[in-house]
Amino acid sequence: MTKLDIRDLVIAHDKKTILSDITLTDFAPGSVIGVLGPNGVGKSSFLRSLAGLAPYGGSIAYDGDENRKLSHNQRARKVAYLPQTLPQATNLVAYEAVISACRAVRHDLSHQHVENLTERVFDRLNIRHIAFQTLNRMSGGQRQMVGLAQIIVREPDIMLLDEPTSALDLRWQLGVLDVVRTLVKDKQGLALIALHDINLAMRHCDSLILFGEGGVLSTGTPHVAMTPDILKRAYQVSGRLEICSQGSPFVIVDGLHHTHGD
Ligand SMILES: Nc1ncnc2c1ncn2[C@@H]1O[C@H](COP(=O)(O)OP(=O)(O)OP(=O)(O)O)[C@@H](O)[C@H]1O
Repeated sequence: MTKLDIRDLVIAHDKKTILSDITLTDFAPGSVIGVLGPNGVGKSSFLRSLAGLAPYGGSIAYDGDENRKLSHNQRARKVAYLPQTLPQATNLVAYEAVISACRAVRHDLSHQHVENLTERVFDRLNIRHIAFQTLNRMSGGQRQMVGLAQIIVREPDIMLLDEPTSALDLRWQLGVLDVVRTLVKDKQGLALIALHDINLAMRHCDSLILFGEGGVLSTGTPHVAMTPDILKRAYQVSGRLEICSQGSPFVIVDGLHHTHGD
């Protein structure tokens, strides 16, 4: 289990501040956290800073150690990041791609152990049927599943997933989020997942971080963090929060919110 503490975080590109004043310290172990907000607000930049791939001001600490001071290997043992882009369509077969991703980080494990973990992840994600297919002969969704397998096989405490379900149909979206949830619970780790599908996030995340222009608009359980007012402020849409027959909140969007003449 790794503890994450974010204090007074500032993220900027080319001297232009994108997000500032972000303090988030109560990440409950074992939880899946949805990172939401409109296009260009800074969700990817936020995850990239957490992954140690982009500079930041303020502090991001893993188990009390400042992220920017960790070596690549120290960080890679705790944290795994899945970028928004799909894995390259190379002529590697999926099995090799996943084994290499694990070996690159888990120098501590024997070849046999890495192979066992790899077998397990193909079963977990239900993708055994593409294990010996080359990436350049896969669909976008299949490549996205391989990208996820490359992360999950490393058994990180913290997963940073940037729109991991963008190329997946409904069944695979649910499958992926179920696997992530189970792993996070078993390890008492964390998953921070940038998502555009608000209802998918409301249904599958324990809590949300909702970014608006310049910073955090709201945080908390989906029930608390997402309100009609927040929808308006974050996305400029009018919408309602309803409760489904199984008791989960969901959003119905009625239309664009027009500020004039309201
Ligand atoms: N490498 C970069 N250099 C300069 N500006 C950048 C860079 N990466 C992102 N930006 C800018 O930072 C802002 C935030 O981008 P980011 O990709 O983090 O947003 P996002 O919330 O993930 O967007 P989306 O939902 O569209 O994926 C945008 O205005 C973008 O143009």
